[in-house]
Amino acid sequence: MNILVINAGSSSLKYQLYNMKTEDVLAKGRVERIGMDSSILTHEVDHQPEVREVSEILDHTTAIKKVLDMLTHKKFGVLRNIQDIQAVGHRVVHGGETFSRSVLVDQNVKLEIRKLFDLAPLHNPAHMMGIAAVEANLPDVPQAVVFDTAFHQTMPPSSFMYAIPTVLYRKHKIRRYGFHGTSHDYVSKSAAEFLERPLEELKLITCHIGNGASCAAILNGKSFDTSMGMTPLEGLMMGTRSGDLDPAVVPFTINKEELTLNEVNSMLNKHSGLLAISGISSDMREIVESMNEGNEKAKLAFEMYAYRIRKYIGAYIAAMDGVDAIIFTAGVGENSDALRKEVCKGLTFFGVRLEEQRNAVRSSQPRRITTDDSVVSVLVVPTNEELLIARDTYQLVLERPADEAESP
Ligand SMILES: Nc1ncnc2c1ncn2[C@@H]1O[C@H](COP(=O)(O)OP(=O)(O)O)[C@@H](O)[C@H]1O
Ligand SMILES: CC(=O)OP(=O)(O)O
Ligand SMILES: [Mg+2]
Repeated sequence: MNILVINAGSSSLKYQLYNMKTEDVLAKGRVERIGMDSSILTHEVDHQPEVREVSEILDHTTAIKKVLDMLTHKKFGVLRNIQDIQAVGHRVVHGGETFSRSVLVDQNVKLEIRKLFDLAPLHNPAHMMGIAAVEANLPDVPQAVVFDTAFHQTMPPSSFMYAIPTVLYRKHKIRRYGFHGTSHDYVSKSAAEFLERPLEELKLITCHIGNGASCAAILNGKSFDTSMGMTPLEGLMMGTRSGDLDPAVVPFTINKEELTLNEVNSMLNKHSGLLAISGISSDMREIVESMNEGNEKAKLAFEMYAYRIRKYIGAYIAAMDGVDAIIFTAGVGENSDALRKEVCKGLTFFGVRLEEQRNAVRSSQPRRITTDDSVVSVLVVPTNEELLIARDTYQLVLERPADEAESP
């Protein structure tokens, strides 16, 4: 079975085509600048150079059409025709309290995702456009949705409630949801396999440090707490997001700077984090480079970023009354040995002993970066959100009742 995995954003759409028999990625790519004057489609087939096509792609339906054209292209394609795609899996950022697992798309699921637009105004409407675009282009193909929030639905109320009037939870479902669940789920399972121990017996702290970043405390295989909140703004300092701050900063800034709520929201989401403190970039590679050249602002940004991760690790050790392993994953977590070293240097009290040479190794495999006698293991485990989406989609399609399978 071939499964197309889609991560639709408001102006972009990333895709990967899987052959589920082998779990090989047959092709992958992205469409950027949807709805703008010159959109770019970048397409990559295993070991082949990238194909870039610039044209006008006004909406998601056209974007999907272009992707399907590329997948069946005479020269760059990998499929004979689009009927060779048997299912589509979508990443959906917010599933609220409605979804604690992945589901097949039907009218009711679409309605529920729509109800959650308020909780994720930047993400969920874009995902719905992706679902509608697939319906328009592949009307007979079953679709599944895999939620970033689902894995965290096991958190107890003491982790997910905010200490504000409970009427706000009852009326508007204001609470911590947490995100990157697909990744926290995937790497915690991978880590247990690597450690050759049952996941149900482990206390793990997973640090998904990419463009967006979050930590999770995973107790006996279940999410117990996580740093992102009602939206992906809370918690760690990120590329362009502030992470935790005193909520009083918001009204104060609005008054002093005569800004609107929308402007402050945009400031906290798009103009804060590494970018704001360094004044250089939101990209950790550039921060480390500038820091090594002696740039003090880059150094401060780097130190703040690492310090926040270390504080969350400390908090989650207390939350779980111990930890067996700490896991780094995603773009920064997998690739920046400098960041991992900075985080771990404050964890010696807990028995973390980093092994510098192991930390410097580059590999796409899970690996240990602490000494053999370190009380707590620190691992680098590459994440693969798309593969988990493909696996969930595959499972759901296989489990479909026969009558539904005939007429999706
Ligand atoms: N070698 C590296 N060293 C440090 N940071 C890196 C390196 N490679 C990638 N990154 C960081 O990874 C980030 C992207 O992470 P990723 O998990 O791909 O994010 P997302 O999926 O949210 O776009 C980039 O912003 C970049 O800062
Ligand atoms: C939820 C979230 O922050 O996602 P991303 O890391 O893709 O921005
Ligand atoms: Mg990501």
